[in-house]
Amino acid sequence: MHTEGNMHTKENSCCCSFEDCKLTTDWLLSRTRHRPKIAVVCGSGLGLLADDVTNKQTFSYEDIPNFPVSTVPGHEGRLVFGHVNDKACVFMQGRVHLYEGYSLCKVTFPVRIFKLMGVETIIVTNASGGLCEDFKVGDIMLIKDHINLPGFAGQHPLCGPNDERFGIRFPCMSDAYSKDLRKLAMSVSSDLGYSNFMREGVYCMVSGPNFETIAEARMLHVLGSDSVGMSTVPEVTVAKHCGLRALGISLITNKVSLDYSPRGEGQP
Ligand SMILES: O=P(O)(O)O[C@H]1O[C@H](CO)[C@@H](O)[C@H]1O
Ligand code: HPA
Repeated sequence: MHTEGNMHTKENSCCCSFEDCKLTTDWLLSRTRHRPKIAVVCGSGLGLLADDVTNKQTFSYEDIPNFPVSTVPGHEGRLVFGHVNDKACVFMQGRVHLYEGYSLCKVTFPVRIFKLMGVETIIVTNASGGLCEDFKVGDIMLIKDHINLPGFAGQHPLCGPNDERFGIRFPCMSDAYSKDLRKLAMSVSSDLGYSNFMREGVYCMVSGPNFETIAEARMLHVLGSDSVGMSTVPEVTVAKHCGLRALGISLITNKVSLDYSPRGEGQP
C-alpha cells in the first residue's frame, strides 16, 4: 500500500498511542499529588482563568514528555494543577492548534491524558468571532453544538485505527455538549447577574490561520453557525469519544463581517 502523504494510514496513523498517553500520565501522576476531576482548557487570552487556583503546581508543556508545545501568543503553555472552591482541577494555560502544524491527534493528546488521570468533566474555552447578528463583543456563548468543518475534509482526531481502550469506533456526537452542564452554567451566570451577555449557539471550527472571507463567513452563517474559531471541536470530539462530560464556552472577541458595504477598507 502506498502511504506517503496520507496521515491516516495504518502505518502512519498515530503519534499518540495508548502507550504514549500512559507514559505521560504516569510521568505526571508520579510528580503531583493532585488528582483533578475537572479539566479546563484556556482559549486565546484566557489563561487568567487559572489565576485564582489555590495550592498551585505547574508544569511547562516543554518539560512534559510527548506534550505539544504552544507556539502562539496568548497561550502560556503550562499545566496548572490545584483547587477552585475545593474542587480539584487542572488548567491548560494555552492549547495548540491545527494551524500551528500539529496533527489533530497531537492537538487532542492532553484530553486523553486528563481522562487517564481520572478527570470526569472538561470545560473547553475559546475566543471566537460572532456570526450571529445579535451577538456583541464580550458576549459569552455556551456551545450547544458544533460544525466540524476540517472533519468534513478528513482532518479529524479520530481518523486512523480506533483504540477501544479510549472509546468506540463510531461515537455519537449529537450530545457532545452536556445539557446538564449548560443548564448549570446558565443558572450560575444568572445568579451572578450575567444573563445580559450569556448566549447559547453553534460553534464552527475552521482550520485557520487566516480569518474568514466575507463569502466564507456568509456560508458559515447560512449553515447554522453562530460563532467561528480554530479550536475546541477536536478536543470536545475526543472528550466525547473517551466518555468525558464537556462544557464549551466561547468568548465573542470580534464580530465577523457578513456584508461588503460598511467600513469597506480593503474589502472586495
Ligand atoms: O480558539 P482559541 O485557542 O481561543 O484561539 C482563537 O484565537 C485565535 C485567533 O485570534 C485562533 O487560534 C482562534 O482559534
Ligand atoms: N474567525 C476565526 N477564528 C477566530 C475569530 C474569527 O473571527 N475570532 C477569534 N478566533
